[in-house]
Amino acid sequence: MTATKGLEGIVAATSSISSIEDGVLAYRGINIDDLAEHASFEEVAYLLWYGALPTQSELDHLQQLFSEYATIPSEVIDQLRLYPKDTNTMAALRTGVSALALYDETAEDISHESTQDKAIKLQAQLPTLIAAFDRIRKGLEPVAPRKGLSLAANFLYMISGEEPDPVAVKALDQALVLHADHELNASTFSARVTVATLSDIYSGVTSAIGTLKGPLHGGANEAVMKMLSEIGTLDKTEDYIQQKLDNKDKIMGFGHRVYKNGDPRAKHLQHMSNQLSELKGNSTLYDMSVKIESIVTGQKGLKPNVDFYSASVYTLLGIERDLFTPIFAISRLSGWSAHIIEQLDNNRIIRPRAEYTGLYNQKYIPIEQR
Ligand SMILES: CC(=O)SCCNC(=O)CCNC(=O)[C@H](O)C(C)(C)COP(=O)(O)OP(=O)(O)OC[C@H]1O[C@@H](n2cnc3c(N)ncnc32)[C@H](O)[C@@H]1OP(=O)(O)O
Ligand SMILES: O=C([O-])CC(=O)C(=O)O
Repeated sequence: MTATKGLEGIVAATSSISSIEDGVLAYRGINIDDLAEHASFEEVAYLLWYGALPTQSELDHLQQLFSEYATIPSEVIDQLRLYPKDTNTMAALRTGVSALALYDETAEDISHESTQDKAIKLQAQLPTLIAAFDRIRKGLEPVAPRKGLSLAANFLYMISGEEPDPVAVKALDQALVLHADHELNASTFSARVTVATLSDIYSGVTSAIGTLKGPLHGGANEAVMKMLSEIGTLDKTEDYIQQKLDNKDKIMGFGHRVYKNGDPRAKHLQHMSNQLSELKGNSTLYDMSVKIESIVTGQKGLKPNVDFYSASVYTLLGIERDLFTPIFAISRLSGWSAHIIEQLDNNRIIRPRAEYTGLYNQKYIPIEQR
């Protein structure tokens, strides 16, 4: 038995949800470029869950369910008040989602219908949970979700308490579309491993949130913004990046396990970053990002991934850095839950082997002789 480090190139599941072939990403066979241009996040969630784009009445029904389900139990809000105000937002989200299960009497039901219903419920509740924690940690009261708003609009409304700017809503909605699913990425794999023991969707999503949190995966968008803030100005960019490269440090937001010729989502985020910079009349972050890309791609051949330009996009939308990865989670929940349903519908426990590299034939030594 020989292990493949990081499971590179190992095909570990069959799935009909999203594909990455020849550098092209498609959800249910529809190219991401098409979806990014035309679809709303609600349409994409429907597509991932049910396998086809919704008709207008199916979309209206889903939006109605999102509105109905968006409130979170008061017991969970009370718990959020007890979390340390400076705790990591992904840690708060991980605990909060786990807590939601305690107040859902259907939590243990892993049937297809109930899991699908809980996927919709969780999708509606996640923005409310994150926005509520964000406000509580700032000493503000949570803002209740408003019926009739899209998921992106509602999230922006609940964090600020103000009418969201249509430009910001459109940009966030497009970012949600772009992050919704990505084949067998680490967090989705984690969700599938968890439910493959016949555990429930809350457990699967809690595992996935813990996996997305790390800076080699979803946490990279926050790490990119930390780097941009550390650099500060365009004139300091080259020296900073060169020093990192000379030290053999990783440049966050670059490289990808699957895409070696570039992540097809990055160009959309770059375009958004450029447009928002022009709109705000401040192109510092965008110019720094373009400079970093030219150095890193020029010297290492590494291309930006989905996390690189999303950092400047979210900042230009006025969103704080430590909400970037939770926003990724809001979007990816649609993919996680589609994969959880697919796994449970055709389940076998996921249990690979390990190549043993330890000692053999060791004897037990009594404690007094060690
Ligand atoms: C939503 C997402 O999860 S997208 C990914 C987000 N993560 C990041 O942006 C973090 C930075 N990037 C990385 O750490 C990696 O590129 C990963 C985790 C995305 C992929 O990891 P792997 O598939 O194991 O990397 P891979 O084997 O292709 O790396 C090849 C070489 O490029 C180097 N490399 C890869 N990414 C980077 C980077 N961002 N900066 C500098 N060097 C890098 C590796 O160190 C390795 O060098 P070596 O051959 O001298 O050891
Ligand atoms: O697929 C991966 O390894 C990481 C990624 O880009 C994603 O999850 O969107």
